[in-house]
Amino acid sequence: MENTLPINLRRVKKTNLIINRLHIFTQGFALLALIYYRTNFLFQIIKIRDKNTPFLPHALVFLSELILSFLWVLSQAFQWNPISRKVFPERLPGNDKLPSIDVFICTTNPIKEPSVDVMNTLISAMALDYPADKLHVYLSDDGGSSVTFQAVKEAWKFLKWWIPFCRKYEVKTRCPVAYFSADESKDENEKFSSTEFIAEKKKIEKKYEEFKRRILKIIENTSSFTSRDHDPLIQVINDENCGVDSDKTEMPLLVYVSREKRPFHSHHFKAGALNVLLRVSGLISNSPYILVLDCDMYCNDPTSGRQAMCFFLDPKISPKLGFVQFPQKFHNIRENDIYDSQLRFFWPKLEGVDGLRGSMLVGTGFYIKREALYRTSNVQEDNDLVQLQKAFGPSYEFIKSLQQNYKLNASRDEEFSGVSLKEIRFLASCGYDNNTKWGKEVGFRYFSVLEDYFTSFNLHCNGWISVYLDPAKPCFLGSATTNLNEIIVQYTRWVAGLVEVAVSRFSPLIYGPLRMSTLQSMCYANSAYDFLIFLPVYCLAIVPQLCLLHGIHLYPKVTNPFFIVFSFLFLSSQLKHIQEVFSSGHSIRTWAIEQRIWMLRSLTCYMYGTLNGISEMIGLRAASFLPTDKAENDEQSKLYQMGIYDFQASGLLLAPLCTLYILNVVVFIIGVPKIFHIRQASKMFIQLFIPLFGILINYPLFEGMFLRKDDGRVAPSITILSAALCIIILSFGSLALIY
Ligand SMILES: O=c1ccn([C@@H]2O[C@H](COP(=O)(O)OP(=O)(O)O[C@H]3O[C@H](CO)[C@@H](O)[C@H](O)[C@H]3O)[C@@H](O)[C@H]2O)c(=O)[nH]1
Ligand SMILES: [Mn+2]
Repeated sequence: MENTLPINLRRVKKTNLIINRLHIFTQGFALLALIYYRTNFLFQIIKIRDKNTPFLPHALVFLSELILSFLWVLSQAFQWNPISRKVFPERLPGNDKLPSIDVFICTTNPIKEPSVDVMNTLISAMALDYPADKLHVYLSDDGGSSVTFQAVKEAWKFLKWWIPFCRKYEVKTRCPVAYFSADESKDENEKFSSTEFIAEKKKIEKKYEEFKRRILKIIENTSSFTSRDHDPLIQVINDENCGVDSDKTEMPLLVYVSREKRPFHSHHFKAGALNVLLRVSGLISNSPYILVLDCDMYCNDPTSGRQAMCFFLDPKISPKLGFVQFPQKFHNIRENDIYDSQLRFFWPKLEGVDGLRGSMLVGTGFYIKREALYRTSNVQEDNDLVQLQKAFGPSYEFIKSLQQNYKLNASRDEEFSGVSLKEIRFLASCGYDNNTKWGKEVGFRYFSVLEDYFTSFNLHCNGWISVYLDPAKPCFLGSATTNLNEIIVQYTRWVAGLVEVAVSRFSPLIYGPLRMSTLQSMCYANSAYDFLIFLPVYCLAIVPQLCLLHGIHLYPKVTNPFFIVFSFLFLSSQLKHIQEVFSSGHSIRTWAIEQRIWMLRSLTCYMYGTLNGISEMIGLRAASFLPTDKAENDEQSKLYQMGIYDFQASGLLLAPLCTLYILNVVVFIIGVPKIFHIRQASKMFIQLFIPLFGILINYPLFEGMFLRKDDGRVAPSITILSAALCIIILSFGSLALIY
């Protein structure tokens, strides 16, 4: 009976599919009408050489509309076939038949990534509901910090208490900090009401508090120095080196890895760290499946591994299945998510691309097949060793590990033998990648700082498929960036990474369609070319406004039939957005926030990200991956919790926003009476509406500049600078546009 029941189900989201396709056809038709209107109009201007109608502003607005249409067309691939999935882990075969899993956790800086939180991630992974002898956890410490090394040992000691407790009471939240703050004892399970349980929970909570105190003490007594010049350090953590008495508790393997770092050597950031873990684990546990976690994202549902196995063990899809991606969800999001920190708009896209040939990777919270990263299946003994070494590097031991019948060198209980430790350190040395295919065709790819996106693109190009699973109880919960400066810096890094791909030979528009379906490459292209968005947004925030001041009308008047086309396009895209917001369970306020943050990102992140990406490509700037700051700043998180914007961000980031805001306010104030004066209201309706929409949506910026007195307001110096910039645009911009 067991074999006949499916272990996973795939369901097309029919209502969404119908709405989406209707939208595609109506909106597509309206866009064609718009293009017809604009081309016709521009030809007319050229033909009759009408001196009163300047060509440039019309051309700019048309170009903006073309860019927006181009991105819209690409993004419709995400809308074409949205699906959802369900799994039945209880139907999986017994524990003895489950394949083993290696967990990779990356951390890099104990100041920006507080050790207590990183250890919580590590503990939650060690406590996953998976057979202990089939679970191996590797922590990559890119900072090579003594704080982290000592903290891992403390975590091991605490785990000796935590794991038996979780097993005995089948605890559902295995990240201690989340467990002790959520009060799982309210659970209906009768196990949780026994006095024995309550006493034991108290004891464990005390142990946890002690553990935290010890870590804080380590931080106090040790320098948090992160070194860029050190030897590799790889250590299997066990009772002996933690100074605890051995007992019978079955523990998953825990390995601390700090790869070699040297100044002037490019380490390829997180992708480089993951590749070292791939090699090191290849020699130690060599599990066929790997879970990748950022240090800011703990396991919230301990059954994620079993859920993923519902796909990997399904013979219908497993041979081609490269990875199973879970969404990134966050524990620190409030109802009124004023910066759209949770990226609400992004996750439904993955359901869309999952309906094609599978979700993209998003860096963390995914189970991936080791084989997919090696790009090789069944390396046989008779493969040419020289060829293999060219691809995988010189280590013969490692190449042996590619073979399916490879017998592991190190056992979990004993220390490595001298030889294998030497080999493992060699695999973690910084020159190992050189002149091999690591980062190019093997492992996580180095080409872009957005290693998740680019690796994902490569895997799909190589024919792998993937799966997106969004269960009701989130499997992983992260801490989202909730401060304006961090958000802009983070998003700018992502855009830079995308630009690098978009304008390279790997452009998804050219490289993609030859290797994957057209719709799927459209999805990758939509992300890659999204950077273009800053051009139309700047244009539409300046050009129609300046023209309004000079009485140049750029849009059809209210009585013109094409007025309906423009109004329809605006209304239908907003309604579609509202429908998406509602169908993910949010309110109209979320719509307004997303509109606002979209404009903010377009004007800052997309512009600076494009500049960064291009300067990196032409060598003007070194590639960088500045990790986000995960340490809670009380003042800032208080403002976020209260739903108040904190504008204490760098002037470079805020000035464009403030300048354009002031410009739109000025134009609107001057524009309104002007229109009534010359009776142009019907010609200028759209041009008056655009600044009004911008002003209303971004009202918090007005408050920040002119009404607020607290520390979180826009610094007066930035407001003054922006006003000055606004005057410059008003004077020079007008000259440029009209003559
Ligand atoms: O040189 C580095 C830099 C970063 N990291 C780790 O990479 C992870 C992600 O860094 P984070 O600062 O949290 O960046 P985010 O922007 O939040 O990360 C998102 O974007 C990254 C790509 O830019 C993806 O790798 C991540 O999975 C995705 O969550 C963290 O665990 C870091 O410790 C390293 O190991 N080495
Ligand atoms: Mn992060």
